[in-house]
Amino acid sequence: MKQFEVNFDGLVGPTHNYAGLSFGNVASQSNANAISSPKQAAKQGLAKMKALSDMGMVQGILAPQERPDIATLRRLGFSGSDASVLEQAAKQAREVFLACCSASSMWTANAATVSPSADTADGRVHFTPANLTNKFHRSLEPEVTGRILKATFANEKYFAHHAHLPDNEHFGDEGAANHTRLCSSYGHSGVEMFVYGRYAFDTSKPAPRKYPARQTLEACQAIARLHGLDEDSVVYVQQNPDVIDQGVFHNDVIAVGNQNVLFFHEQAFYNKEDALAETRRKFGDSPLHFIEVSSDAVSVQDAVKSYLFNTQILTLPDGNMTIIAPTECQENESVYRYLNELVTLNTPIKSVNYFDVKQSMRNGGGPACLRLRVALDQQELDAVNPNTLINDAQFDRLNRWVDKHYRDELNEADLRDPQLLIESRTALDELTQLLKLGSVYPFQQD
Ligand SMILES: NCCC[C@H](NC(=O)CCC(=O)O)C(=O)O
Repeated sequence: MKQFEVNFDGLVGPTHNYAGLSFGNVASQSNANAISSPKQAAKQGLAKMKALSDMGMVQGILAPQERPDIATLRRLGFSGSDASVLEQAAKQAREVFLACCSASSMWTANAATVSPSADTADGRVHFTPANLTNKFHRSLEPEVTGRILKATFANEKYFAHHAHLPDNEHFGDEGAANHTRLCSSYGHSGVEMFVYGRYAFDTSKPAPRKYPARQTLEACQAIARLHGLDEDSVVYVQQNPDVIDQGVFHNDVIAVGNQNVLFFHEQAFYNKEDALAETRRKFGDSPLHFIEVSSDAVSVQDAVKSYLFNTQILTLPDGNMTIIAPTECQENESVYRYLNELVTLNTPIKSVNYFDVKQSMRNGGGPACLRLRVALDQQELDAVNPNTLINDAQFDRLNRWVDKHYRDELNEADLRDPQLLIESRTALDELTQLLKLGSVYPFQQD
């Protein structure tokens, strides 16, 4: 049976803005209060999706969330009309208000962890939404993310949906941004690599000192249990605490894998030799390529600036791999030099394609952050809600939808505008019809 790896990209929501909400994420912090363009952001994302679909990839889309999040603001004690909830929150609790306006669900690498059917005990594709407990604005996402995933992957025969892990830092979980699956082909059982930043219950273990480690080992273990993974096919690897302190807030800022390729920076992992040896042993006899980038070739700082590792590695229909990189990688001298050399080496990666996703990059989200990978066989693909898959017609409809509803510019004052809330809800209501998702948003359930 044919096998696919489908990328489900997050559609950027109408309130995309720069609020400096992510301590430890250098781009988010340094662009706080910059003026954003939701329209441009959504279009940059759609253009990447269309380009991948034109390369012969199956490309999906995940709907954004309802923001401003009035339901959360009410839960926190703001009351009256929706407009008055917004106004009071903006006046009395600016940080809370900004967190409730974030379009951060666009980074669907953090939507969930996904285990393909070839790896799971019951032969279904398993999804666990990430609880994202480390950042308040992101912790608002998992419930609606779960609903959107259920509406996208609706058939219980093929898809199993779990609740997100307990909402507590002990089980801090950031989803696929800290999870890579290595395999010889998408349909064969693979090795699932879980990367954690710290231990929840043992404070004697190494941990970063400056910036938070968002993911715990205990969260990774819980996901592996929920998904029914075989321990012989799972590796738990600790992220190097020193690189977290240099701005590597997720593993996908310093490592990325696809099929039998793991592409990573020399300093990515703590106890690297053991981790790689265990991965090789569990992977078995077929060829496995470790492409390790030395600090001499590319510094951690340049990796963080350019997002060299927040790239997508795709297997094209002709069997060759290509890298989908942000244009920041072209603009960084050492990274550009490295990528030009990489395609001449004897690895499966033969080309690089650059994309302008600057609106997302300014908040610390590169091409890899913008997508959730779901490996599917033909029957499973046929069971996916077809309206969430990109083809020329759906691409045109979504572009027109963005043109109709999105603003060209947003600043903090605009977020207080009750009209933006109305625009956002009107847009999302129409989107749920375009994608045939049903009523997934709180405002649709009142
Ligand atoms: N995988 C990429 C995630 C980027 C995301 N940025 C943000 O939420 C920034 C939002 C702001 O600062 O407005 C984060 O840090 O989780």
